[in-house]
Amino acid sequence: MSDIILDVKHISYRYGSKPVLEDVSFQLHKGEMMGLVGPNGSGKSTLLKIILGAIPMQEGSVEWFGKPLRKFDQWSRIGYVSQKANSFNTGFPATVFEVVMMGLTGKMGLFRRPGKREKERVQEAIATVGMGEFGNRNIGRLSGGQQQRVFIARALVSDPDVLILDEPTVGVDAHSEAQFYELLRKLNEERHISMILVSHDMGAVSTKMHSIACLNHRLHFHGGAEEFERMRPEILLRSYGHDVHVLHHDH
Ligand SMILES: Nc1ncnc2c1ncn2[C@@H]1O[C@H](COP(=O)(O)OP(=O)(O)OP(=O)(O)O)[C@@H](O)[C@H]1O
Repeated sequence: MSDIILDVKHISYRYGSKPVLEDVSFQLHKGEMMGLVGPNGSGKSTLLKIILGAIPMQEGSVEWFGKPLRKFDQWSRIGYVSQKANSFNTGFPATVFEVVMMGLTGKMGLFRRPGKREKERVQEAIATVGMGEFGNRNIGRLSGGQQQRVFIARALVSDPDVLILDEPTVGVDAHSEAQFYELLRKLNEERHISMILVSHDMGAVSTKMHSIACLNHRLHFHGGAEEFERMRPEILLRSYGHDVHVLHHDH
């Protein structure tokens, strides 16, 4: 059996007459943690929307687990975590348990009441992200980093093979960010969950992810994280047009 989870081929996309993606191709393999980096407006969100089927494809093809997108229906195999840190205010009327339970509604149907097994799965997902004591806490009363872990739990509850994380550490403090990457590493090592993580933070992704895709309308680099780190000045020059982000540390 092939170990290709996601196969993206020759995707081009334009909003009206404005080209946003040009001939983007890459594959995600089982167990791979891929960082998707690129400047503002480079097309990262558009690419995610296409591969998640949220906007119709114009050119190219996407296959999930060997199935073309239009025939693919096993969406519970894919967990999506959007950029939501600090998005709930203190008055938001849902507990951690209820928010994580929402991750099962796709599987259960909206109106069925959760049974014992489903409740156990929710508890287990909450425990996996280290939030076991907070099940009854109002989500709005948690820190940004804690909320982010709850969103991971919501994505994990349907037992996905792959997680797609859109700028997950925006607005969380350095300590929570370190804990967050540690959680991703654990999920990858212990459950073999593959990941695509969209981030502006090249330093973090190049040390935490296995591979890097560098997008600026086109894919300017896709390869191993070590190679990315070695070639970073050259890749940035190629993809950003100038190397403003390059810092040299001699120590
Ligand atoms: N619905 C839309 N209609 C028209 N143009 C759009 C639409 N959505 C995005 N764009 C434009 O397409 C380009 C790519 O946007 P996209 O959100 O995919 O980039 P991004 O890399 O995710 O950016 P950021 O890092 O700022 O979130 C931008 O110039 C954006 O203004």
